[in-house]
Amino acid sequence: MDDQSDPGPLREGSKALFSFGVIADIQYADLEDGFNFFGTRKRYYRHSLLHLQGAIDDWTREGRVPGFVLQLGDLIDGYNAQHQTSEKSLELVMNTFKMLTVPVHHAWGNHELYNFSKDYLTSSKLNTKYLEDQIAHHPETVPSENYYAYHFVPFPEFRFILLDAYDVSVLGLDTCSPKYQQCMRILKEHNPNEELNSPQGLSEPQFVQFNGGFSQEQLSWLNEVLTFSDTNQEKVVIVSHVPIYPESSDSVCLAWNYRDALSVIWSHKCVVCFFAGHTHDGGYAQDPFGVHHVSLEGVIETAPDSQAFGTVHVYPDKMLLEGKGRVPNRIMSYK
Ligand SMILES: Nc1ccn([C@@H]2O[C@H](COP(=O)(O)OP(=O)(O)OC[C@H](O)CO)[C@@H](O)[C@H]2O)c(=O)n1
Repeated sequence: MDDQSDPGPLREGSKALFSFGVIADIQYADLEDGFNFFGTRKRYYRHSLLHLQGAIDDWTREGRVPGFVLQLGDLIDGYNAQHQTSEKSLELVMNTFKMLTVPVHHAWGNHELYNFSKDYLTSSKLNTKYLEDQIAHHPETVPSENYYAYHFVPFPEFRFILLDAYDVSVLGLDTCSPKYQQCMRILKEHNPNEELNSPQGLSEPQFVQFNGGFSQEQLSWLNEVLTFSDTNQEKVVIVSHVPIYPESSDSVCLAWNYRDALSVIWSHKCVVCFFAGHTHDGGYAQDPFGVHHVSLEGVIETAPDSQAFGTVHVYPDKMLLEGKGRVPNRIMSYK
């Protein structure tokens, strides 16, 4: 991973146009601490809620309130499903978010789909599509109901696009549905392992069950929105639970068809930044087209004496990520 060294304290003379908060992989559960699959990283299931409260305390300080917050997915851990605590944990975490007076945009990750079906999520408080902005007289920029994605403009000429990285996935679907069968076929074509979460021996290790991808329908919609943004000299920030740029992520955590997403993005000049979660160690790289790919460090693997969230200050020529705890500061100039 092209992890640039922390530029140190961020100093900027002029006032930002606007700011927004970012946080990823809270994975709350009312459980004792545990470990990741390999036993190499501790997971702090209960403390993750206190980390969220700490972030919200920071985002509610006078003079520091961002315009909105991006929650990058995996809000509650999959273990809640096994303990029948999914609704209770979701309610607790969503009540914590209520301390914020600004909109929170929720991306959906694999842990949302361990706890809830896509149909349940669509009618839940985790569906923040009602916060979308529509572009008048451009029907091609209206997302379909077949995936969870939308775009919004928090400040003139800055468009944010939230993508559904589990649009093509075996998670959260009725196993009898044609879509499940089709996604399972794709997964098995790329992953012959009996354990479909295992990347062992794969030339494309991202083809595991805990990842997903983007349908052609969603990518065509993305292409239409980016075409509009190019024409109107907008800058675009894309948000997804799953990263798409190999240098910014563990190779096992990339979207199945990350190359397809990159080729759409690289055929436009408007995209400046791509925010993701999922790869809990975090990562960062700028791609050859100048797009900054930030994979945010996950709250769930953050020790109680640290933190993991950030506030992004947006300027006409750059974004400054002001990281807290494990999240490093970054200066991200536009190409
Ligand atoms: N090599 C692996 C890795 C994982 N699994 C199993 O897959 C499921 C999901 O893994 P988990 O680590 O819980 O997923 P997260 O979204 O929390 O984290 C993603 C990255 O790992 C973070 O860097 C789970 O059932 C694992 O046991 C597996 O079988 N083989």
